[in-house]
Amino acid sequence: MMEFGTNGYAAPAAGRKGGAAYDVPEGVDIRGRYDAEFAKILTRDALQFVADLQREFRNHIKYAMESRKEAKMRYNNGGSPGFDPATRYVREGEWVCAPVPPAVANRMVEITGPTERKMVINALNSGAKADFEDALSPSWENLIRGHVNLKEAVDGTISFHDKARNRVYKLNDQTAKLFVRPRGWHLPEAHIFIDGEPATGCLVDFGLYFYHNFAAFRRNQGAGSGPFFYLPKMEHSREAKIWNSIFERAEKMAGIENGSIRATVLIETLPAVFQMDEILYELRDHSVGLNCGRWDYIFSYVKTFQAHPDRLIPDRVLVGMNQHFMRSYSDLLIRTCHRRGVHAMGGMAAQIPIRDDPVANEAALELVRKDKLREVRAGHDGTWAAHPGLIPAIMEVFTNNMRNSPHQIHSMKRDDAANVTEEDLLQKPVGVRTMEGLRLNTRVGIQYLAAWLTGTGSVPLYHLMEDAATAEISRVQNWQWLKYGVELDGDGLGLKVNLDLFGRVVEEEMARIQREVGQERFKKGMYKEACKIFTRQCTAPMLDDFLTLDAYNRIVIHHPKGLSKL
Ligand SMILES: CC(=O)SCCNC(=O)CCNC(=O)[C@H](O)C(C)(C)COP(=O)(O)OP(=O)(O)OC[C@H]1O[C@@H](n2cnc3c(N)ncnc32)[C@H](O)[C@@H]1OP(=O)(O)O
Ligand SMILES: O=CC(=O)O
Ligand SMILES: [Mg+2]
Repeated sequence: MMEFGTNGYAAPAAGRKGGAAYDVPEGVDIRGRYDAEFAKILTRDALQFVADLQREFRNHIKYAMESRKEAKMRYNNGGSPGFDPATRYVREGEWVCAPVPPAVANRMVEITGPTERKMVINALNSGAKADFEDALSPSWENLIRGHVNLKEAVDGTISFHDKARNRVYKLNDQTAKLFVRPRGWHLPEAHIFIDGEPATGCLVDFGLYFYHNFAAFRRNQGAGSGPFFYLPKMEHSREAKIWNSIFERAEKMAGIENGSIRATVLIETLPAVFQMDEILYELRDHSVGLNCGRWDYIFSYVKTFQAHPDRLIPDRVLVGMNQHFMRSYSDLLIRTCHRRGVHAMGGMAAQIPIRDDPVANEAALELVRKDKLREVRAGHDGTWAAHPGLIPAIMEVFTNNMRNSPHQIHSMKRDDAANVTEEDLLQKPVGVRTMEGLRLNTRVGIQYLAAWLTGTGSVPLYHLMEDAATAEISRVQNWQWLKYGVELDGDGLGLKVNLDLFGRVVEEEMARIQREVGQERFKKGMYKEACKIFTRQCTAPMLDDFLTLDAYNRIVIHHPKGLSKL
């Protein structure tokens, strides 16, 4: 494993010493392990397409990332995000997005999952979306194997033999429509260098998937349209404009008509909630809606207000859809989408089935049903499930409440939500803070990171789905509580969070993790490494932008090993 900082990537190698190598176009250097299977994805032409995207859009992306930094400085100097007066004409104008393609008119339940082989098959057999983002630890092996899996999935040939259970997995005759979620703009792909710089992660994800699958997708999956995407973590409509230009560029390369590619944007940062019309407007020929990425949204609330001690949040478990700022966000999202003629998708319920305890399982299912009932009654057109075991219950709630219609775009206009104000969207969440909240954040954050470092990006912990977004909440909440020395006012102990207390909590929670996972797994796992990264981030004087940026450096492996010394 080679370690380097985000600004300290080693210079690209001029060549490879012996062994097989990828056939790369001018200016492209592959530093990930060679594999004959991977070479079918990393073809010269596909890499040329990725390099073309990188060259055409890198300056736009750099500008957008600089603009994020400027906005962060404004918020850190006491400012807050809000509606932009300069784009009032977009918000007030009467325009609609291109009509929703019939292939994705009905999206009542979508399952999300990493691009791991068996899960891709299981997901496609039950309602699917494939994730290169927060459900996946973006190691070279996971990413490129994910592309191999998706290509076979779109071709319809994917299979998997589980030898231990002697079970063969294949696609059903009828499968779900596949949406692919590339990584966010901020993440590099450090195994592919273009013109001496690591490639932008999402351009690699999008470019390789699009190049290899657009034709088969339109034949097998999209009924003549597509491919379909989810776009994560945007903060401003200028970022949506870049995606729109990328889509146009890809359509031109493929010789398919403008508006073939369709994407749903996750509204999951606080600044983006003030840009929903503007984002849809930029993508109006390529949009199929917005989605409430509520876990990242909570993370973003803390991050945006990191310098505002008057906006500290309560225990993570208390920040749900009953909080005024969360309800306002969901209501405004529905109103905006329906006014513009596209889907308003609900969020992920974190509960998963509890196999060994029927009572607890029923209680978890009931929480999911309640959440989904709230969503469908509010006007959402569909929602996310984290696990196939939840789909029947969610489907039942949606079908029973959608009046035999595939969506509610025309029937639930939610004009009442036109009155949602900046104040509604920013209102501080209410509730108490407890020692158990601090402990749980720590226990979950460390275990999630340990899994991520060993190649797994979504895990079941304490009967909940945890992925990068939920782990981020744990991290930034600990950071916020430490930074401002908050009082834990919810358990009668009256303790103040400080370095001493946090140090003790980390020690005790590590001991608990060790007991829970067992000595052997603890030794083999990367718990100590995870603890180091998590603790550093929680106690850093300045909040790191992303947990996974720091951790990414630990999973980059360049080949041949020792290349960095060349
Ligand atoms: C905030 C956000 O970004 S949300 C979106 C990102 N997060 C996700 O996508 C999480 C997706 N979910 C998962 O990864 C998993 O469900 C977990 C990690 C939460 C739970 O995993 P496990 O405990 O291993 O699940 P469990 O053992 O109950 O799985 C039972 C079966 O369902 C399958 N399965 C579980 N979740 C999924 C899924 N999301 N997609 C496809 N198949 C799945 C398993 O492969 C397994 O199949 P098998 O019976 O053929 O072996
Ligand atoms: O991506 C989904 C979220 O909730 O975050
Ligand atoms: Mg998210």
